[in-house]
Amino acid sequence: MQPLLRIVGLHKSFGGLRAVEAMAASVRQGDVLGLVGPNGSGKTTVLDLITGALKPDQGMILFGDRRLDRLPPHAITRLGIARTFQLVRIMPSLTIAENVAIGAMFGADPCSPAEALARALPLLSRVGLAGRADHPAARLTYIDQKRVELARALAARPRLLLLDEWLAGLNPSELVQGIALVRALAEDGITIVMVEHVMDAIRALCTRVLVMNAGRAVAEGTPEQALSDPAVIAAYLGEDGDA
Ligand SMILES: Nc1ncnc2c1ncn2[C@@H]1O[C@H](COP(=O)(O)OP(=O)(O)OP(=O)(O)O)[C@@H](O)[C@H]1O
Repeated sequence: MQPLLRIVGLHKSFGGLRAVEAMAASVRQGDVLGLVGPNGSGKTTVLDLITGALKPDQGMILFGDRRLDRLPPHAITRLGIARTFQLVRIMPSLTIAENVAIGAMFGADPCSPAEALARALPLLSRVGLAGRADHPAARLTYIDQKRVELARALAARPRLLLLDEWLAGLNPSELVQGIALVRALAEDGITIVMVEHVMDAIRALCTRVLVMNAGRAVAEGTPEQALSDPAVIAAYLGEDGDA
């Protein structure tokens, strides 16, 4: 079966810094792929390249048979790719529901503002914000802002959801709920790529794990295989991950 997402020979430098180098990856429909690796290893840059926020210096990103690396971000969203951000990006002057509605208006199945607000409501329940649709987004806690971002991404009706450390900073009971929520999204048929440092979540959720170090993919496999790979252990201990 053709992969849903295929990354081939991807390179991205910032000045002299090689943030992503010769990266290759395949994500199958139904995968929950964990993208892990030490700080600065290029994980967020890969998400930025998939979503069109950055353009690669070389390489190709295919979504089904569509080439993404030549498309602007809004066209990529329309194709069915949505994301959350490591540093949350909500619109503080809008209500919670309006923030989420924006995802519906500009997503894979665009609709009117009125319909978008109606679509937002069940998503607020899903992420744990039921009854708070009209609250100003500006006053939300950090965790609740993350919930808004996830609901906004889901409102875009993605086939591929990219989560950038969505579980980071949750307390233990929130983490249990967060893991259950991500699992439910996967069971609904959304393919997921998650950048995450919370290894319990990676083990609980991921069908596959891809480990990056210094811009390169250094290991791939089931969570058990990938996280026990000597190159991965070396990368996390700060040694030469290419060894
Ligand atoms: N816009 C940018 N301009 C210059 N350098 C950048 C830019 N974005 C990322 N970098 C650098 O590229 C490298 C990879 O960064 P990236 O954010 O992709 O890593 P990461 O694996 O997501 O890290 P973390 O786990 O800390 O979020 C880092 O050295 C980072 O400082």
